[in-house]
Amino acid sequence: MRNKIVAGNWKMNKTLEEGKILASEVVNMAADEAPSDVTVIMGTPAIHMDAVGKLVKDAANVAIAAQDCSAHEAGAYTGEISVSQIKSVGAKYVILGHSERREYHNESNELLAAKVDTALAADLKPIFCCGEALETREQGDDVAYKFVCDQLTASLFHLSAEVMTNFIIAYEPIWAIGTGKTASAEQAQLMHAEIRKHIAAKYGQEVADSVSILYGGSCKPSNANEIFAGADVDGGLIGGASLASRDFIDIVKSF
Ligand SMILES: O=C(CO)COP(=O)(O)O
Repeated sequence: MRNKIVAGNWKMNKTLEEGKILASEVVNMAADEAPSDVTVIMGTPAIHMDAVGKLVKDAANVAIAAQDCSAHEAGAYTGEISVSQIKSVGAKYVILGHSERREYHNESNELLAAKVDTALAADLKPIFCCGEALETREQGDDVAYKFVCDQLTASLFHLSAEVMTNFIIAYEPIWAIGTGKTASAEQAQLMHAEIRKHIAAKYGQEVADSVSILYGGSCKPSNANEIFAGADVDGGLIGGASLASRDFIDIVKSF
């Protein structure tokens, strides 16, 4: 059975003090309310990870993620953060390939393949993001499916079947991020099914069935239940709604 995951991506929000309050609330609420089969992840700003890592250390079902990592292991890379630094503050996951990193930091499929390898070598689990822009979607659903599958081929398909087993992918249509415009539950499910089919064609059905595919893009308590009902939707990557503990935990409870 696949892992169910709800991950928050705080992006560049919250001061350290605000972040610690939010994280404490999430840990407490998750202990009382989160279904036991859902992994809750908080993708915090790098500067918060040490403090938030300590807050989640004893939580059975809450973990932290970095929002990016360097493709390099260590050395003279000013401003970059290495996988061993991320591991050293207790993070188990790293969000890679978010459309904002692709767009504003020119991250290519090739660079992301290198980051995936660096993360995996350090035993850090990638949450690998993919998704199409509005202009791609407007060219038709099949064009969007191909665009997303090509992103996955380019950055992930050098991996072995063993590594791909239980991998985590997040589908985030760019036109739905922070816009209030969600993909419909049907649009999300159709894309997730295409992604799984694409993985199955390369790695076989058993591996494809083990991959958790999360949806991200204006996911909130009022629509999470419908979106998560999709047979190939295994959770969410949540931006804005992960900044309020009540909303975030209500999404966690939406399976
Ligand atoms: O980009 C996202 C998560 O990584 C989605 O952001 P929103 O939930 O704010 O649309």
